[in-house]
Amino acid sequence: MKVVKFGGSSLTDGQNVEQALNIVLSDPERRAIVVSAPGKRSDDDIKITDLLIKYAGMTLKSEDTNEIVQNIFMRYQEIGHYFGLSDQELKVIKDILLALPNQTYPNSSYLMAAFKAHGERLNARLIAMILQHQGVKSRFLDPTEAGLIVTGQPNDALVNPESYLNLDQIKIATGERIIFPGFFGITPSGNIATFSRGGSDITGAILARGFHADMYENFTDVNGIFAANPHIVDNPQSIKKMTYREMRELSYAGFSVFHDEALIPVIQGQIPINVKNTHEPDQPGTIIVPEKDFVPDNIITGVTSQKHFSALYLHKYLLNKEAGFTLRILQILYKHNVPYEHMPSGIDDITIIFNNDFLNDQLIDQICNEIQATINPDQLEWIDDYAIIMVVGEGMKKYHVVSRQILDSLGDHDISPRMINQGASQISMMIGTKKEKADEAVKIIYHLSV
Ligand SMILES: Nc1ncnc2c1ncn2[C@@H]1O[C@H](COP(=O)(O)OP(=O)(O)O)[C@@H](O)[C@H]1O
Ligand SMILES: N[C@@H](CC(=O)OP(=O)(O)O)C(=O)O
Repeated sequence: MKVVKFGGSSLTDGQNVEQALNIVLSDPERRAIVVSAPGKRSDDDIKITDLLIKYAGMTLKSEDTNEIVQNIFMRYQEIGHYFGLSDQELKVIKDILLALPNQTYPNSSYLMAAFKAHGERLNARLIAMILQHQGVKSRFLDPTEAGLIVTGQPNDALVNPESYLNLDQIKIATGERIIFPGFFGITPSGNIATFSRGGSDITGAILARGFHADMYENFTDVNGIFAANPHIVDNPQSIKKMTYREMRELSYAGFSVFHDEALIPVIQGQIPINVKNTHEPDQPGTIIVPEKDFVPDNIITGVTSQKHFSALYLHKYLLNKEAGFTLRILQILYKHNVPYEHMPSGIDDITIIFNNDFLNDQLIDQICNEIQATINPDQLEWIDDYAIIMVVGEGMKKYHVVSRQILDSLGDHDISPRMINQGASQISMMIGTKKEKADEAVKIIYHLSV
Protein backbone atom coordinates (compact mmCIF):
# COMPACT_ATOMS: atom_id res chain seq x y z
CA MET A 1 0.00 0.00 0.00
CA LYS A 2 0.95 3.64 -0.43
CA VAL A 3 0.63 6.55 2.00
CA VAL A 4 -0.08 9.73 0.05
CA LYS A 5 0.32 13.25 1.45
CA PHE A 6 -1.10 16.33 -0.25
CA GLY A 7 0.41 19.65 0.79
CA GLY A 8 -1.61 22.83 1.26
CA SER A 9 -0.37 24.04 -2.13
CA SER A 10 -2.24 21.09 -3.71
CA LEU A 11 -5.52 21.71 -1.87
CA THR A 12 -6.13 25.42 -2.36
CA ASP A 13 -9.63 25.26 -3.91
CA GLY A 14 -12.27 22.88 -5.30
CA GLN A 15 -10.51 22.33 -8.61
CA ASN A 16 -7.23 21.48 -6.86
CA VAL A 17 -8.94 19.10 -4.46
CA GLU A 18 -10.59 17.41 -7.45
CA GLN A 19 -7.15 16.87 -9.04
CA ALA A 20 -5.87 15.40 -5.78
CA LEU A 21 -8.85 13.05 -5.45
CA ASN A 22 -8.46 11.89 -9.06
CA ILE A 23 -4.87 10.96 -8.20
CA VAL A 24 -6.04 9.03 -5.14
CA LEU A 25 -8.75 7.15 -7.04
CA SER A 26 -6.51 6.30 -9.99
CA ASP A 27 -4.48 3.83 -7.88
CA PRO A 28 -6.10 1.30 -5.50
CA GLU A 29 -2.82 1.16 -3.53
CA ARG A 30 -3.31 4.80 -2.40
CA ARG A 31 -5.20 3.89 0.74
CA ALA A 32 -4.00 6.27 3.46
CA ILE A 33 -4.32 9.95 2.50
CA VAL A 34 -2.75 12.67 4.66
CA VAL A 35 -3.95 16.21 4.01
CA SER A 36 -2.64 19.65 4.93
CA ALA A 37 -4.81 22.73 5.45
CA PRO A 38 -5.77 24.64 2.27
CA GLY A 39 -2.83 26.79 1.14
CA LYS A 40 -2.58 30.06 -0.78
CA ARG A 41 -4.72 30.41 -3.94
CA SER A 42 -2.49 33.24 -5.18
CA ASP A 43 0.71 34.98 -4.05
CA ASP A 44 -1.19 37.54 -1.97
CA ASP A 45 -3.58 35.00 -0.41
CA ILE A 46 -3.25 33.75 3.21
CA LYS A 47 -2.86 30.09 4.20
CA ILE A 48 -5.62 28.72 6.43
CA THR A 49 -2.95 27.90 9.05
CA ASP A 50 -1.97 31.56 9.18
CA LEU A 51 -5.61 32.64 9.46
CA LEU A 52 -6.02 30.21 12.37
CA ILE A 53 -2.91 31.65 14.06
CA LYS A 54 -4.55 35.06 13.76
CA TYR A 55 -7.83 33.66 15.13
CA ALA A 56 -5.96 32.21 18.14
CA GLY A 57 -4.18 35.52 18.77
CA MET A 58 -7.45 37.47 18.62
CA THR A 59 -9.10 34.98 20.97
CA LEU A 60 -6.28 35.40 23.46
CA LYS A 61 -6.78 39.18 23.31
CA SER A 62 -10.59 38.78 23.65
CA GLU A 63 -11.14 40.58 20.32
CA ASP A 64 -14.19 40.15 18.10
CA THR A 65 -13.53 37.03 15.97
CA ASN A 66 -16.72 36.86 13.85
CA GLU A 67 -15.07 38.08 10.66
CA ILE A 68 -11.99 35.85 10.87
CA VAL A 69 -14.14 32.79 11.56
CA GLN A 70 -16.27 33.65 8.54
CA ASN A 71 -13.13 34.07 6.37
CA ILE A 72 -11.80 30.68 7.43
CA PHE A 73 -15.15 28.95 7.01
CA MET A 74 -15.63 30.43 3.53
CA ARG A 75 -12.52 28.63 2.30
CA TYR A 76 -13.95 25.25 3.32
CA GLN A 77 -17.43 26.22 2.13
CA GLU A 78 -16.07 27.12 -1.32
CA ILE A 79 -14.44 23.67 -1.64
CA GLY A 80 -17.55 21.91 -0.28
CA HIS A 81 -19.88 23.75 -2.69
CA TYR A 82 -17.61 22.83 -5.64
CA PHE A 83 -18.45 19.18 -4.90
CA GLY A 84 -22.16 19.85 -4.33
CA LEU A 85 -22.18 19.65 -0.50
CA SER A 86 -25.02 21.63 1.06
CA ASP A 87 -24.67 24.33 3.73
CA GLN A 88 -26.47 21.96 6.08
CA GLU A 89 -23.74 19.33 5.56
CA LEU A 90 -21.00 21.95 5.97
CA LYS A 91 -22.47 23.43 9.14
CA VAL A 92 -20.42 21.05 11.30
CA ILE A 93 -17.22 22.78 10.13
CA LYS A 94 -18.45 26.21 11.18
CA ASP A 95 -19.68 24.82 14.51
CA ILE A 96 -16.25 23.32 15.29
CA LEU A 97 -14.53 26.60 14.37
CA LEU A 98 -16.89 28.61 16.56
CA ALA A 99 -16.45 26.22 19.48
CA LEU A 100 -12.63 26.45 19.54
CA PRO A 101 -12.47 29.36 22.05
CA ASN A 102 -14.80 27.54 24.45
CA GLN A 103 -12.54 24.49 24.98
CA THR A 104 -10.13 24.39 27.89
CA TYR A 105 -6.40 24.49 27.23
CA PRO A 106 -3.52 24.10 29.73
CA ASN A 107 -2.06 27.45 28.55
CA SER A 108 -1.91 29.83 25.58
CA SER A 109 0.67 27.69 23.72
CA TYR A 110 -1.71 24.72 23.74
CA LEU A 111 -4.55 26.98 22.65
CA MET A 112 -2.42 28.13 19.70
CA ALA A 113 -1.56 24.53 18.79
CA ALA A 114 -5.19 23.41 18.89
CA PHE A 115 -6.40 26.32 16.72
CA LYS A 116 -3.59 25.75 14.18
CA ALA A 117 -4.24 22.00 13.97
CA HIS A 118 -7.84 22.58 12.95
CA GLY A 119 -6.68 23.69 9.48
CA GLU A 120 -5.82 20.06 8.72
CA ARG A 121 -8.44 18.50 11.01
CA LEU A 122 -11.34 20.27 9.27
CA ASN A 123 -9.87 19.69 5.82
CA ALA A 124 -9.55 15.93 6.41
CA ARG A 125 -13.13 15.86 7.65
CA LEU A 126 -14.30 17.82 4.60
CA ILE A 127 -12.41 15.61 2.14
CA ALA A 128 -13.84 12.45 3.73
CA MET A 129 -17.32 14.02 3.39
CA ILE A 130 -16.65 14.79 -0.29
CA LEU A 131 -15.52 11.22 -1.01
CA GLN A 132 -18.52 9.77 0.81
CA HIS A 133 -20.78 12.12 -1.17
CA GLN A 134 -19.23 10.64 -4.33
CA GLY A 135 -19.94 7.13 -3.11
CA VAL A 136 -16.28 6.28 -2.36
CA LYS A 137 -15.72 4.07 0.68
CA SER A 138 -13.72 6.41 2.93
CA ARG A 139 -13.22 7.28 6.57
CA PHE A 140 -11.92 10.34 8.44
CA LEU A 141 -9.40 9.06 10.97
CA ASP A 142 -8.33 11.46 13.72
CA PRO A 143 -4.95 11.26 15.55
CA THR A 144 -6.92 10.79 18.81
CA GLU A 145 -8.63 7.68 17.48
CA ALA A 146 -5.49 6.41 15.71
CA GLY A 147 -3.27 6.89 18.78
CA LEU A 148 -0.78 9.27 17.15
CA ILE A 149 0.84 10.29 20.42
CA VAL A 150 3.32 13.16 20.63
CA THR A 151 5.46 14.71 23.36
CA GLY A 152 7.63 17.82 23.69
CA GLN A 153 6.65 21.40 22.93
CA PRO A 154 2.97 22.08 22.07
CA ASN A 155 3.97 23.80 18.82
CA ASP A 156 7.06 21.73 18.06
CA ALA A 157 6.11 18.20 19.05
CA LEU A 158 7.92 14.91 18.52
CA VAL A 159 6.31 11.58 17.78
CA ASN A 160 6.19 9.08 20.61
CA PRO A 161 7.30 5.56 19.47
CA GLU A 162 4.10 4.12 20.98
CA SER A 163 2.28 5.65 17.98
CA TYR A 164 3.75 3.01 15.67
CA LEU A 165 2.28 0.20 17.79
CA ASN A 166 -1.10 1.95 17.75
CA LEU A 167 -1.05 2.55 13.99
CA ASP A 168 -0.14 -1.10 13.44
CA GLN A 169 -3.50 -2.05 14.98
CA ILE A 170 -5.55 0.00 12.50
CA LYS A 171 -7.43 -2.02 9.92
CA ILE A 172 -8.16 -0.46 6.52
CA ALA A 173 -10.96 -2.40 4.83
CA THR A 174 -10.55 -3.57 1.22
CA GLY A 175 -11.27 -0.66 -1.12
CA GLU A 176 -11.48 1.81 1.78
CA ARG A 177 -9.54 5.12 1.91
CA ILE A 178 -8.44 6.63 5.19
CA ILE A 179 -8.34 10.46 5.29
CA PHE A 180 -5.94 11.60 8.00
CA PRO A 181 -5.16 15.19 9.05
CA GLY A 182 -1.49 16.15 8.92
CA PHE A 183 0.54 18.39 11.25
CA PHE A 184 -0.57 17.29 14.74
CA GLY A 185 -0.85 14.55 17.30
CA ILE A 186 -2.26 14.12 20.79
CA THR A 187 -0.25 14.42 23.99
CA PRO A 188 -0.46 11.69 26.66
CA SER A 189 -2.84 13.97 28.61
CA GLY A 190 -5.14 14.36 25.57
CA ASN A 191 -4.19 17.83 24.31
CA ILE A 192 -3.44 18.73 20.71
CA ALA A 193 0.21 19.48 19.88
CA THR A 194 1.48 20.34 16.40
CA PHE A 195 4.76 19.61 14.70
CA SER A 196 6.76 22.61 13.51
CA ARG A 197 5.54 24.49 10.40
CA GLY A 198 5.33 22.31 7.32
CA GLY A 199 4.84 19.31 9.62
CA SER A 200 2.19 17.45 7.60
CA ASP A 201 5.15 15.84 5.82
CA ILE A 202 6.03 14.34 9.23
CA THR A 203 2.53 12.91 9.70
CA GLY A 204 2.75 11.26 6.26
CA ALA A 205 6.10 9.73 7.20
CA ILE A 206 4.78 8.45 10.55
CA LEU A 207 1.81 6.79 8.83
CA ALA A 208 4.08 5.31 6.15
CA ARG A 209 6.15 3.66 8.86
CA GLY A 210 3.19 2.74 11.07
CA PHE A 211 1.23 1.16 8.19
CA HIS A 212 4.37 -0.52 6.69
CA ALA A 213 3.75 1.24 3.37
CA ASP A 214 5.65 0.22 0.23
CA MET A 215 5.90 3.88 -0.80
CA TYR A 216 5.37 7.34 0.70
CA GLU A 217 4.09 9.66 -2.05
CA ASN A 218 4.39 13.35 -1.23
CA PHE A 219 2.36 15.53 -3.61
CA THR A 220 3.22 19.21 -3.91
CA ASP A 221 2.97 21.93 -6.58
CA VAL A 222 6.28 21.37 -8.41
CA ASN A 223 7.85 18.47 -10.36
CA GLY A 224 9.79 17.00 -7.45
CA ILE A 225 12.85 18.32 -5.67
CA PHE A 226 14.93 20.78 -7.66
CA ALA A 227 18.71 20.95 -7.41
CA ALA A 228 18.34 24.54 -6.12
CA ASN A 229 15.57 26.77 -4.81
CA PRO A 230 13.50 27.94 -7.82
CA HIS A 231 13.22 31.39 -6.22
CA ILE A 232 17.00 31.77 -6.55
CA VAL A 233 17.89 29.82 -9.72
CA ASP A 234 15.67 30.10 -12.84
CA ASN A 235 14.18 26.77 -13.90
CA PRO A 236 16.47 24.52 -11.88
CA GLN A 237 16.70 20.86 -12.86
CA SER A 238 14.62 18.39 -10.97
CA ILE A 239 16.56 15.64 -9.13
CA LYS A 240 15.55 12.18 -10.41
CA LYS A 241 16.88 10.10 -7.54
CA MET A 242 18.67 10.91 -4.29
CA THR A 243 19.45 9.33 -0.92
CA TYR A 244 17.76 9.85 2.43
CA ARG A 245 20.85 11.49 3.87
CA GLU A 246 21.24 13.87 0.91
CA MET A 247 17.63 14.93 1.39
CA ARG A 248 18.01 15.26 5.13
CA GLU A 249 21.00 17.57 4.76
CA LEU A 250 19.32 19.63 2.04
CA SER A 251 15.94 19.95 3.77
CA TYR A 252 17.61 20.85 7.06
CA ALA A 253 19.62 23.50 5.23
CA GLY A 254 16.76 25.14 3.33
CA PHE A 255 14.93 22.85 0.86
CA SER A 256 11.56 23.71 2.39
CA VAL A 257 9.67 21.48 -0.05
CA PHE A 258 10.14 18.48 2.30
CA HIS A 259 10.42 18.74 6.12
CA ASP A 260 13.79 17.50 7.42
CA GLU A 261 12.24 15.69 10.41
CA ALA A 262 9.97 13.71 8.05
CA LEU A 263 12.98 11.73 6.88
CA ILE A 264 13.43 9.99 10.23
CA PRO A 265 10.35 7.67 10.28
CA VAL A 266 10.86 6.70 6.63
CA ILE A 267 14.54 5.93 7.22
CA GLN A 268 13.55 3.81 10.22
CA GLY A 269 11.00 1.97 8.07
CA GLN A 270 13.26 2.00 4.94
CA ILE A 271 10.33 3.25 2.84
CA PRO A 272 11.09 5.03 -0.45
CA ILE A 273 9.63 8.53 -0.90
CA ASN A 274 8.33 9.88 -4.19
CA VAL A 275 7.88 13.67 -4.30
CA LYS A 276 5.45 14.42 -7.13
CA ASN A 277 3.44 17.21 -8.70
CA THR A 278 -0.35 17.20 -8.14
CA HIS A 279 -0.81 19.20 -11.34
CA GLU A 280 1.34 16.82 -13.43
CA PRO A 281 0.98 13.44 -11.74
CA ASP A 282 2.41 11.53 -14.73
CA GLN A 283 5.80 13.20 -14.28
CA PRO A 284 8.17 10.88 -12.34
CA GLY A 285 9.07 13.49 -9.69
CA THR A 286 11.96 12.70 -7.31
CA ILE A 287 12.58 9.32 -5.67
CA ILE A 288 14.38 9.31 -2.32
CA VAL A 289 15.94 5.96 -1.42
CA PRO A 290 18.32 4.29 1.07
CA GLU A 291 22.05 4.70 0.33
CA LYS A 292 22.42 1.00 -0.54
CA ASP A 293 20.05 1.39 -3.51
CA PHE A 294 21.87 4.38 -5.00
CA VAL A 295 24.60 5.00 -7.57
CA PRO A 296 25.22 8.75 -8.05
CA ASP A 297 24.93 10.17 -11.58
CA ASN A 298 26.23 13.61 -10.57
CA ILE A 299 28.84 14.81 -8.13
CA ILE A 300 26.68 17.58 -6.68
CA THR A 301 23.02 16.73 -6.06
CA GLY A 302 21.81 20.04 -4.67
CA VAL A 303 22.88 23.40 -3.28
CA THR A 304 21.02 25.57 -0.82
CA SER A 305 21.49 28.61 1.39
CA GLN A 306 20.12 29.92 4.66
CA LYS A 307 20.47 33.47 5.84
CA HIS A 308 19.12 33.41 9.37
CA PHE A 309 22.47 33.01 11.15
CA SER A 310 24.86 35.03 13.29
CA ALA A 311 28.33 34.07 14.44
CA LEU A 312 30.57 34.70 17.43
CA TYR A 313 34.24 34.74 16.51
CA LEU A 314 36.74 34.19 19.34
CA HIS A 315 40.52 34.37 19.05
CA LYS A 316 42.90 33.33 21.81
CA TYR A 317 46.50 32.21 21.49
CA LEU A 318 47.17 28.64 22.66
CA LEU A 319 43.45 27.95 22.82
CA ASN A 320 44.23 24.37 21.75
CA LYS A 321 46.21 23.81 24.96
CA GLU A 322 43.52 25.10 27.30
CA ALA A 323 41.40 22.22 28.63
CA GLY A 324 37.74 23.13 29.19
CA PHE A 325 37.73 26.22 26.93
CA THR A 326 34.79 25.03 24.82
CA LEU A 327 33.06 23.54 27.86
CA ARG A 328 32.94 26.94 29.58
CA ILE A 329 31.44 28.57 26.46
CA LEU A 330 28.84 25.83 26.19
CA GLN A 331 27.94 26.20 29.85
CA ILE A 332 27.16 29.88 29.26
CA LEU A 333 25.01 29.03 26.22
CA TYR A 334 23.27 26.26 28.16
CA LYS A 335 22.51 28.64 31.02
CA HIS A 336 20.72 30.94 28.56
CA ASN A 337 19.06 28.02 26.76
CA VAL A 338 20.68 28.98 23.46
CA PRO A 339 21.58 26.12 21.08
CA TYR A 340 24.32 26.53 18.49
CA GLU A 341 24.31 25.23 14.91
CA HIS A 342 28.00 24.76 14.07
CA MET A 343 31.35 25.34 15.73
CA PRO A 344 34.29 25.27 13.29
CA SER A 345 37.65 25.85 15.00
CA GLY A 346 41.36 26.46 14.30
CA ILE A 347 44.42 26.35 16.56
CA ASP A 348 43.86 29.80 18.03
CA ASP A 349 40.25 30.55 17.03
CA ILE A 350 36.74 29.28 17.14
CA THR A 351 33.54 30.45 15.45
CA ILE A 352 30.19 29.60 16.95
CA ILE A 353 27.30 29.86 14.52
CA PHE A 354 23.80 30.52 15.86
CA ASN A 355 20.30 30.37 14.46
CA ASN A 356 18.85 33.89 14.93
CA ASP A 357 15.47 32.41 15.92
CA PHE A 358 16.93 31.67 19.36
CA LEU A 359 18.47 35.11 19.95
CA ASN A 360 17.59 38.71 20.72
CA ASP A 361 19.76 41.79 21.30
CA GLN A 362 19.67 41.53 25.08
CA LEU A 363 20.66 37.85 24.99
CA ILE A 364 23.53 38.55 22.58
CA ASP A 365 24.90 41.23 24.92
CA GLN A 366 24.59 38.98 27.98
CA ILE A 367 26.30 36.03 26.26
CA CYS A 368 29.14 38.19 24.90
CA ASN A 369 29.71 39.85 28.30
CA GLU A 370 29.80 36.53 30.12
CA ILE A 371 32.12 34.93 27.56
CA GLN A 372 34.44 37.96 27.73
CA ALA A 373 34.53 37.77 31.54
CA THR A 374 34.94 33.98 31.77
CA ILE A 375 37.21 33.18 28.81
CA ASN A 376 39.07 36.45 28.41
CA PRO A 377 39.70 36.03 24.67
CA ASP A 378 42.20 38.21 22.76
CA GLN A 379 39.46 39.03 20.28
CA LEU A 380 35.68 38.70 20.47
CA GLU A 381 33.59 39.69 17.49
CA TRP A 382 29.84 39.32 16.90
CA ILE A 383 28.95 38.90 13.20
CA ASP A 384 25.26 39.56 12.35
CA ASP A 385 25.60 39.15 8.67
CA TYR A 386 26.09 35.41 8.24
CA ALA A 387 24.73 32.99 5.66
CA ILE A 388 25.51 29.32 5.17
CA ILE A 389 25.67 27.64 1.77
CA MET A 390 25.32 23.86 1.80
CA VAL A 391 26.48 21.77 -1.14
CA VAL A 392 25.37 18.14 -0.99
CA GLY A 393 26.08 15.07 -3.10
CA GLU A 394 26.89 11.40 -2.52
CA GLY A 395 29.33 11.78 -5.46
CA MET A 396 31.40 14.36 -3.52
CA LYS A 397 32.90 11.56 -1.42
CA LYS A 398 34.79 10.23 -4.42
CA TYR A 399 35.64 13.45 -6.23
CA HIS A 400 37.44 15.71 -3.78
CA VAL A 401 38.51 17.98 -6.61
CA VAL A 402 34.99 19.40 -6.60
CA SER A 403 35.69 21.32 -3.36
CA ARG A 404 38.54 23.13 -5.07
CA GLN A 405 36.38 23.91 -8.12
CA ILE A 406 33.68 25.38 -5.90
CA LEU A 407 36.11 27.58 -4.00
CA ASP A 408 37.90 28.69 -7.19
CA SER A 409 34.58 29.65 -8.82
CA LEU A 410 33.46 31.60 -5.78
CA GLY A 411 36.85 33.34 -5.66
CA ASP A 412 36.52 34.27 -9.38
CA HIS A 413 33.31 36.10 -8.43
CA ASP A 414 34.90 37.87 -5.50
CA ILE A 415 33.16 35.76 -2.86
CA SER A 416 35.58 34.85 -0.10
CA PRO A 417 34.26 32.15 2.25
CA ARG A 418 34.25 32.99 5.96
CA MET A 419 34.24 29.35 6.89
CA ILE A 420 34.48 26.02 5.09
CA ASN A 421 33.43 22.80 6.73
CA GLN A 422 33.44 19.42 5.04
CA GLY A 423 30.77 17.32 6.78
CA ALA A 424 31.91 14.18 8.59
CA SER A 425 29.71 12.13 6.24
CA GLN A 426 31.83 13.56 3.37
CA ILE A 427 28.70 14.12 1.30
CA SER A 428 28.32 17.79 2.17
CA MET A 429 30.31 20.98 2.25
CA MET A 430 29.28 23.99 4.24
CA ILE A 431 30.46 27.47 3.28
CA GLY A 432 29.93 30.61 5.39
CA THR A 433 29.42 33.84 3.41
CA LYS A 434 28.00 37.32 3.86
CA LYS A 435 24.20 37.31 3.52
CA GLU A 436 24.24 39.54 0.46
CA LYS A 437 26.49 37.06 -1.37
CA ALA A 438 24.45 33.93 -0.55
CA ASP A 439 22.12 33.86 -3.58
CA GLU A 440 24.96 34.58 -5.97
CA ALA A 441 27.00 31.75 -4.42
CA VAL A 442 24.07 29.33 -4.87
CA LYS A 443 23.76 30.30 -8.55
CA ILE A 444 27.50 29.85 -9.17
CA ILE A 445 27.61 26.42 -7.52
CA TYR A 446 24.36 25.29 -9.20
CA HIS A 447 25.82 26.12 -12.63
CA LEU A 448 28.97 24.13 -11.79
CA SER A 449 26.78 21.12 -10.99
CA VAL A 450 24.74 20.92 -14.23
N1 LIG B 1 14.76 22.72 -3.92
C1 LIG B 1 13.45 22.87 -4.10
N2 LIG B 1 12.76 22.01 -4.87
C2 LIG B 1 11.43 22.17 -5.07
N3 LIG B 1 10.71 23.16 -4.51
C3 LIG B 1 11.35 24.03 -3.72
C4 LIG B 1 12.73 23.93 -3.47
N4 LIG B 1 13.08 24.93 -2.62
C5 LIG B 1 11.97 25.63 -2.35
N5 LIG B 1 10.91 25.10 -3.03
C6 LIG B 1 9.52 25.62 -2.96
O1 LIG B 1 8.76 24.72 -2.18
C7 LIG B 1 7.41 24.80 -2.63
C8 LIG B 1 6.65 23.57 -2.15
O2 LIG B 1 6.70 23.52 -0.72
P1 LIG B 1 5.40 23.86 0.14
O3 LIG B 1 4.84 25.17 -0.34
O4 LIG B 1 5.69 23.67 1.57
O5 LIG B 1 4.48 22.71 -0.44
P2 LIG B 1 3.25 21.93 0.19
O6 LIG B 1 2.20 22.95 0.48
O7 LIG B 1 2.91 21.01 -0.96
O8 LIG B 1 3.74 21.19 1.40
C9 LIG B 1 7.52 24.90 -4.13
O9 LIG B 1 6.43 25.57 -4.70
C10 LIG B 1 8.83 25.68 -4.32
O10 LIG B 1 8.58 27.04 -4.61
N1 LIG C 1 -0.48 23.71 7.38
C1 LIG C 1 0.72 23.58 8.15
C2 LIG C 1 1.38 22.23 7.97
C3 LIG C 1 1.89 21.87 6.60
O1 LIG C 1 2.63 20.90 6.43
O2 LIG C 1 1.48 22.63 5.57
P1 LIG C 1 2.02 22.50 4.03
O3 LIG C 1 1.81 21.06 3.60
O4 LIG C 1 1.13 23.43 3.25
O5 LIG C 1 3.47 22.87 3.95
C4 LIG C 1 1.66 24.74 7.86
O6 LIG C 1 1.29 25.64 7.12
O7 LIG C 1 2.73 24.79 8.42
